Amino acid sequence: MVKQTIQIFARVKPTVRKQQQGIYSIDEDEKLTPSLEIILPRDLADGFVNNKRESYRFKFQRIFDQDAKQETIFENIAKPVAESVLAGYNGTIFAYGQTGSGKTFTITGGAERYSDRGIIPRTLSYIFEQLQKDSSKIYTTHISYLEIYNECGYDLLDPRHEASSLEDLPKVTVLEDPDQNIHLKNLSLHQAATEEEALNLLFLGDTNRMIAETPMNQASTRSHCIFTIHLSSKEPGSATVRHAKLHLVDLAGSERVAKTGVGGQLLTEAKYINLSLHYLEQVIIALSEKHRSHIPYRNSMMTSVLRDSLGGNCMTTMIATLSLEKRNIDESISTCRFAQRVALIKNEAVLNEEIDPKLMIIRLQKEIQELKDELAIVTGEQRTEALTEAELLQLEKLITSFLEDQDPESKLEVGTDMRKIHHCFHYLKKLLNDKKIHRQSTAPSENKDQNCREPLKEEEYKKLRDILQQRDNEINILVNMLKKEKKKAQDALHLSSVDRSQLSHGQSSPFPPGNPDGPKTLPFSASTQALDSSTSPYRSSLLHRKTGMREEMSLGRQEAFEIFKRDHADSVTIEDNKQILKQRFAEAKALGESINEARSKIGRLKEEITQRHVQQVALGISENIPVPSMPDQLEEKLRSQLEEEKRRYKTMFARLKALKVEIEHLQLLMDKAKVKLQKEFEAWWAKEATSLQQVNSPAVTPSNHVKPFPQMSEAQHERSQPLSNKRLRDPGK
Ligand SMILES: Nc1ncnc2c1ncn2[C@@H]1O[C@H](COP(=O)(O)OP(=O)(O)OP(=O)(O)O)[C@@H](O)[C@H]1O
Repeated sequence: MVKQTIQIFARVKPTVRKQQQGIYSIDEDEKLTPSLEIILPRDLADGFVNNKRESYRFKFQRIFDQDAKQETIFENIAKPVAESVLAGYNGTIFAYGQTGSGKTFTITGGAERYSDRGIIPRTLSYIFEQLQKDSSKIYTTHISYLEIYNECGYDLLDPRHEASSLEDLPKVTVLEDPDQNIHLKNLSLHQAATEEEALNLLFLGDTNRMIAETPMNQASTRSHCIFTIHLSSKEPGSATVRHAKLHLVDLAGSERVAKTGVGGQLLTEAKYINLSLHYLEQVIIALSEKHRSHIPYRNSMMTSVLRDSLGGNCMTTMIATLSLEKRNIDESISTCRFAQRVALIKNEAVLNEEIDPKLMIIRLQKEIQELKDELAIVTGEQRTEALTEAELLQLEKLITSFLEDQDPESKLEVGTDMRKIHHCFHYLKKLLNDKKIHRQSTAPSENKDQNCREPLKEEEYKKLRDILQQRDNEINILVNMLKKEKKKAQDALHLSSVDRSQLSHGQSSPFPPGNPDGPKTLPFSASTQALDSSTSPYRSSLLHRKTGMREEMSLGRQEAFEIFKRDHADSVTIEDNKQILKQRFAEAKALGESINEARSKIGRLKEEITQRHVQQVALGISENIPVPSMPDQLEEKLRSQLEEEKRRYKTMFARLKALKVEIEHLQLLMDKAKVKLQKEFEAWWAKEATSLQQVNSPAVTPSNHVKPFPQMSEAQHERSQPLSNKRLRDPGK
């Protein structure tokens, strides 16, 4: 609760300086309360000319002289009240003064300049600015605008009326409930979510106020206008709502009837104006007297409406508007006196909190439910009746908002009722399944696979890791095996290179350079070269093309291939053929050498025969004897040797030809065997690789898994018999 007297401020309207000279002075000593001194000119005191100078001093919270800007007025008078309203207290600012003293200018403002905006638009702007800044509460703002004329209330915000006279507007009446709360019937409340909306309402009300002019005087307002901002605030989730009202009141002119100089209808109006203000004064006098129990609020509509603002639950501020000219001295003094009485009124502002009945019902229902649930747990009794449609719907709403809540710590609170807990789980399961089905039907196949694999990932990963470990072991074992075998293979390689070098020697010697009878060509040179695949690029590439073997096989794979070859069922046949080939090569080599010798011998014999014949001819010429028609014995002998040598040569040559065919055939068989071997090796390698890649293959231990090569077959045993017992065979068959 905030106890406070009504704050009073004075504002002097700017007028021609000359008219105000010597009439008033403002004392604004910072230590003392500011005071306004109104000096009564000698010629006017009590309406009589006298020589006694009289002055009246009035204290105010603050006095704003003629040059005070609208902004200064707002900052010092309206802003603190607006802050109280934002905090949840009621507030009222009312302007009191004679006609033309600047009440409307102060409360609403002038229309000429933007800077002339008065308290209402500036307060609206400030309040909405503050509401935007504060996100801790939910605020609701409503506006009402009431005009009271001749004790009748009119709703200035009725949008259906284009009022031509005040009577066209809906009439507002005051109702009082048994708790003495005032209700204004027919006064519309308009929600304003933004400053702009609120300003539009102000504009609408002012337009209606302007159009529905009172008949007495177009230039002055003879009615009271109350612009009210209704502000409600609530913390999210709370059932407690705060209500605060801010009345911004532009009272009618306070001049006395006697001075208006009007009669008839206008006199009636003037009386009413004064009567209304008279009742206001009565209320204020009553409130300022300590022991008065009855306050005559009900005497006028205006005091009824402003009941809270005057001595009640409100922080109230009065602005006394003064037009300090000589002719207005009396009215100014009257206004100041009124203000002094108002300053005595104590108000007690309290926070207007109430529990929203709807929210309260919901809260109580929840509490009852929780208590029922707790009771069920304590007694061990669970409710068995089916949940109602409404309960199911509410649960599903709860689940939806829980799932949508971005806060990771949000809770799904359904109480302890097992029926509800079960329903929540079922509903969540259904949502999950629906989502899965939706994903499967919409996701691309690749993603689908990924999604399927997703839940298995962990388990799968572990399996793969185990298999990888096993494969590592296998590879290690294989590498060791290969290392051991490598030596053997190198030995074999060395042996075969020796054979090759022997063969390459045979290139030049075993085969004759040509038929001694024919042109001196080397008929088998190309073929003999072709016998050594290692030196023949053609054969090598041919072989690679046939086998599909890549020129550059990795070392490990080469080693594996060597072992594969060695343990293959056909390896004996290949080895046998290799040995036969070696023999044939050796035979061909020896034969070649013999053929070479025979060829040389034939050449020598031919030479000797020729020489012998030449000698015989030369001897006959020198001895003048005729050349013998028959060769002599030596020549005969030489010729016989030559023929023999030729026969031997032919035989050897024929054998060499046969050997060549045999060797070519052998090599063909070996090529075929190698192709077959290579293919089988590739197939085996691929199979091994596949088995390594198979993630779901059963765990394989090195001991039962490492059977890399086929076992030796019976045929292999048969073929591994000594070479002499064997015939050449085609391993490809
Ligand atoms: N402080 C001020 N600065 C400039 N102009 C002012 C000021 N106060 C009042 N006026 C001007 O004086 C004229 C009368 O002022 P206003 O209408 O506000 O008086 P009022 O007290 O509301 O009169 P009524 O009781 O007839 O409504 C207006 O034209 C207004 O613009």
